[in-house]
Amino acid sequence: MTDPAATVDWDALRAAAREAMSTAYAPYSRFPVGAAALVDDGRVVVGCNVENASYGVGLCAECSLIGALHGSGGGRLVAFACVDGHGNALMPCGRCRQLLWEHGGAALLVDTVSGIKPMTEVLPDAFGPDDLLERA
Ligand SMILES: O=c1ccn([C@H]2C[C@H](O)[C@@H](CO)O2)c(=O)[nH]1
Ligand SMILES: [Zn+2]
Repeated sequence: MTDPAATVDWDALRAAAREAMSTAYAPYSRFPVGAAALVDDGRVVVGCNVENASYGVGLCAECSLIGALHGSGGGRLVAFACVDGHGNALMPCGRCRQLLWEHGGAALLVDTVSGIKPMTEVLPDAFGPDDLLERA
């Protein structure tokens, strides 16, 4: 069987994340972040962190990426990459792992600091949409 990670152009995804990082608004942390994801219809959506003078309401790059996903037609995330200001892979924070789970689920592949991993390893035993279904 073909390895799903092998069909993804990870270099292109990382490049899109780096470009998105250059649009970050991070005057408070001075820690720009860019994110990019491949959608199941082949398009690529991106996001950057957008901070706020009220520090706690700043948005992670993943948040604006999810907004871009839905603003451009929705779909399921297939592959995800996130980079810091040096262009190096960055792990999504806990809240963003939950966001990614919602829109990509178990099969979403993530470019982590220790290789490409499925979301089941990035967010083990996740709570998700299925947990809201009625149980017998
Ligand atoms: O996965 C992450 C982790 C951090 N940040 C942002 C939030 C904040 O603006 C800055 C420093 O935490 O980095 C992201 O955008 N995504
Ligand atoms: Zn986050």
